[in-house]
Amino acid sequence: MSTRAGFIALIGEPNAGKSTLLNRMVGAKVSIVTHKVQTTRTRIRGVAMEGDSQLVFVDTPGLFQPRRRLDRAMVAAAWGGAADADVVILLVEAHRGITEGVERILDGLQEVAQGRRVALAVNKIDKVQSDALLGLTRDLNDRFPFAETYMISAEKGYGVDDLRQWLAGEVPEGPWLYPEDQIADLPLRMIAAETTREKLTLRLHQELPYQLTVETENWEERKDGSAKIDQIIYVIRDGHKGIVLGKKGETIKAVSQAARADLEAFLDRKIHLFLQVKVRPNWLEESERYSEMGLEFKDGN
Ligand SMILES: Nc1nc2c(ncn2[C@@H]2O[C@H](COP(=O)(O)OP(=O)(O)OP(=O)(O)O)[C@@H](O)[C@H]2O)c(=O)[nH]1
Repeated sequence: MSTRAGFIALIGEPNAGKSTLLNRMVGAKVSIVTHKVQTTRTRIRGVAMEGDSQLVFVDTPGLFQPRRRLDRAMVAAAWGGAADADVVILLVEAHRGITEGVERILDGLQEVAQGRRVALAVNKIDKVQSDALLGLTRDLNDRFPFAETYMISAEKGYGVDDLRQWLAGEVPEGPWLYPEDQIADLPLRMIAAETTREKLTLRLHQELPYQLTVETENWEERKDGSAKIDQIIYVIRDGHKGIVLGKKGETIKAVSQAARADLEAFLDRKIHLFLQVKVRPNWLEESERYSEMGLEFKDGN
């Protein structure tokens, strides 16, 4: 039997549930899921097998109105992912409906849609009454000619199998792109940095996680099979450093323990994790920070 393989981009507003859907499709945790918005910065791929088809997911940053430089880089990465993909899935939150952000994405979709199949997935259907869904899917299909419409709950798993089966038939015929057992192609250093950033995001307040970044500085393989990982958390102000450290270093200690536990489970080996906080007022403007995150640095303000 012939094999199939292709790239699938998940697009949608921040918080639409892209990471949750990706994790469910792939069946392993490869991306960050938190209740805070704008957590996904890099284009993380997950690979799922469905019959003889290989589905390579590109999890894009949330699409939103770009204001600052970092915002613009994230939006460019998101649309870049969609333009490279064979199939695009637009996620819309059932209970929020057609927001301004969704309208903007629909406008942008017209451009990247050429030659690509675009499916609509109305997510979080567990949050609404089913009769409300009909009007919403009709309105969305009036605005864009979606190839298919799925009503799903990424969190509960409703409709996800149907969507995956449809995707399996949509991706082009061809050899598989990744070894079957590979679940994520992110470099381990980046996975380690993302893990720490996820723990920081869970513990800190709204604005702060957005103003910090984590980099893996050093990764040392030890003879006993363990790894020593040194990471730097860059913040933009002295005051933020104190917040990240917490009273008597409590916050950073908790972050470090939680990140280490996750990494040990993921890598199945002992990890020694060392975190350091540095103030770097301009990191949001520094090009190296962007390449570390897998983003392109854009000139201008
Ligand atoms: N009730 C409900 N909540 C969901 C569902 N799918 C996702 N969520 C929640 O919505 C929030 C955002 O989900 P994410 O998967 O992080 O969203 P995202 O689109 O990847 O967000 P960004 O990374 O910010 O772009 C999380 O708290 C999820 O648990 C769903 O089907 N039902």
